Amino acid sequence: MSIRVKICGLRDPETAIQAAHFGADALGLVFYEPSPRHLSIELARSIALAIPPFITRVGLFVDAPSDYVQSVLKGVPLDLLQFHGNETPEYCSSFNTPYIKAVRVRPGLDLVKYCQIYCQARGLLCDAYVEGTPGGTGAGFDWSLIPDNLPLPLILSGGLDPENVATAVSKVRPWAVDVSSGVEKSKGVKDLAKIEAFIAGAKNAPK
Ligand SMILES: O=C(O)c1ccccc1NCC(=O)[C@H](O)[C@H](O)COP(=O)(O)O
Repeated sequence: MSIRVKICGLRDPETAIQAAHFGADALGLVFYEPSPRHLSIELARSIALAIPPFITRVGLFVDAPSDYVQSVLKGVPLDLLQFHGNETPEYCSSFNTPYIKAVRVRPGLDLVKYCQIYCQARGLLCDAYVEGTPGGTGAGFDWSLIPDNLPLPLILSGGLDPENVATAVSKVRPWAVDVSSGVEKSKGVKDLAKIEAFIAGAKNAPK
């Protein structure tokens, strides 16, 4: 089975198109104002419309008011929502749009139970826990905290980069990998060479 790759935090149409050409399967657009990757609805719309077909356009939110998510969905063509905060399962299911749920992995957290609670989610994105910052931190975590019998497709993220992604794919065998900081030259600024190397590293990882 070929690994899927999501590149998160795109901020211009040209980089999104390049990432698609390098083989990205999904591209993430951030709607969380404190993030350096936050987009206006207008800019997000121009990026989403530039993305070629058969690539999943993911809108990322952190504990956003429902009205805001609705207004983004009205203005931006999105295929999938990513909820990266403490959203309830009822909230996540209320937008008539498929979603994935992110969780910040910590010792003691029962990930199987978490999947059962978010059973309507299309996948579980496992990210690092960093106090005070919900995501996109560049921090990794101990992959052995992820059980083998996760009931949802696993999207592995947190501190991945072109150097460690092949090891991550070979060791953890996730459904997909997700990256933001590891393919940037500075906070919020993507690096095309790193995006290309990351996708190649993930897709060519030893089986
Ligand atoms: O990207 C952000 O700025 C962000 C802000 C708040 C919540 C989530 C955010 N990103 C979510 C992602 O899907 C990232 O790719 C994931 O957290 C991994 O980030 P990184 O460790 O920087 O690769």
